[in-house]
Amino acid sequence: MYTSEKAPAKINLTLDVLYKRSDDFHEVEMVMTTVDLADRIELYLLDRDEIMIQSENRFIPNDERNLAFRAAKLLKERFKISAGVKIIIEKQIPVAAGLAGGSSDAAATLRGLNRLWQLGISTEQLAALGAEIGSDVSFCVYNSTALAKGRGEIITELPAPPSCWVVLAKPSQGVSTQSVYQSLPLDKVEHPDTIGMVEALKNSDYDGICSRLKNVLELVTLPKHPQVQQIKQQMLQSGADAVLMSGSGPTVFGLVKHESRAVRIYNSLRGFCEEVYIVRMLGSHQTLD
Ligand SMILES: C[C@](O)(CO)[C@H](O)COP(=O)(O)OP(=O)(O)OC[C@H]1O[C@@H](n2ccc(N)nc2=O)[C@H](O)[C@@H]1O
Ligand SMILES: Nc1ncnc2c1ncn2[C@@H]1O[C@H](COP(=O)(O)OP(=O)(O)OP(=O)(O)O)[C@@H](O)[C@H]1O
Repeated sequence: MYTSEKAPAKINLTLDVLYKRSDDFHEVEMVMTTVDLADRIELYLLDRDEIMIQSENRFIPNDERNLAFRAAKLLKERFKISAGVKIIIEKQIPVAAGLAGGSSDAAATLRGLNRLWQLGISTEQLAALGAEIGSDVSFCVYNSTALAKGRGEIITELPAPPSCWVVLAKPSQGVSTQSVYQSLPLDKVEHPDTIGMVEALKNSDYDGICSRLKNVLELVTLPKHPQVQQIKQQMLQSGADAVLMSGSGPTVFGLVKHESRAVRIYNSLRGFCEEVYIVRMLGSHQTLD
């Protein structure tokens, strides 16, 4: 028996950090959505009691360190499943990019195994399980547009942004999420207008969304990685309506209404940035196929 799931990348439309908590995480408020750059997860039932990971991507681990492995292990233990599973990960999302690739693979594994092992778990329960794997996994379980609070696991779904094009550009350096959070000077943070962003989504107000893009983690990543700022400037000069770094970085995204403009930005970035993608915004429960 076999099933497959798509695991889309996320982008942060806002990312605010409120304070440092006693558990070493930060209290956040983030508006996030999904784009149609996606990994593909294939799940094959095994008779023997084993979790196997296969991927041709040499940057991701194929053992317990893989977040998809952890998702399968968590379900197996919690629901006392004796069968095993082979997980094949076709990676499209750049690794350590701020696009939640690993979290989305874990979430897709939870959704897929819920079906394959016929567990009947609700989306809310799956998202709660996801939070045990990582802060972004709950959002990725919903696979839509949402406000995320707490350390990222308290999810309120929102309407999808109006249809537009997204240009993604990833500088060659990877970024450690943990060190970005640890280096954030909390007294210097200028907070995003999270409530305004939520309203803009509810009103399908493209200009309102563009004017409110803000990520406080840029305060740490931009000075450390000058290429991130260069890409932002290049995207704006080439006609992006708005640009922002996603997550802890270093990937930058630019929003545009028309495909021709997206192509112009793409062409202007080729040459000084190796990984550039033109994708569509996804959103609430849109299918990826
Ligand atoms: C930057 C974002 O991707 C934005 O969506 C997330 O906040 C990070 O989500 P993630 O990569 O799933 O994060 P986790 O794997 O749970 O945590 C990695 C590390 O980031 C830091 N971390 C993460 C989330 C959070 N709310 N506060 C934190 O301080 C912690 O040091 C933690 O050890
Ligand atoms: N299935 C997976 N796909 C990608 N990376 C994985 C996976 N499982 C574990 N990892 C590890 O997780 C680390 C971060 O990878 P990931 O691509 O999820 O980062 P990210 O996009 O910055 O995440 P986030 O936006 O949630 O902070 C990498 O060092 C990688 O080795």
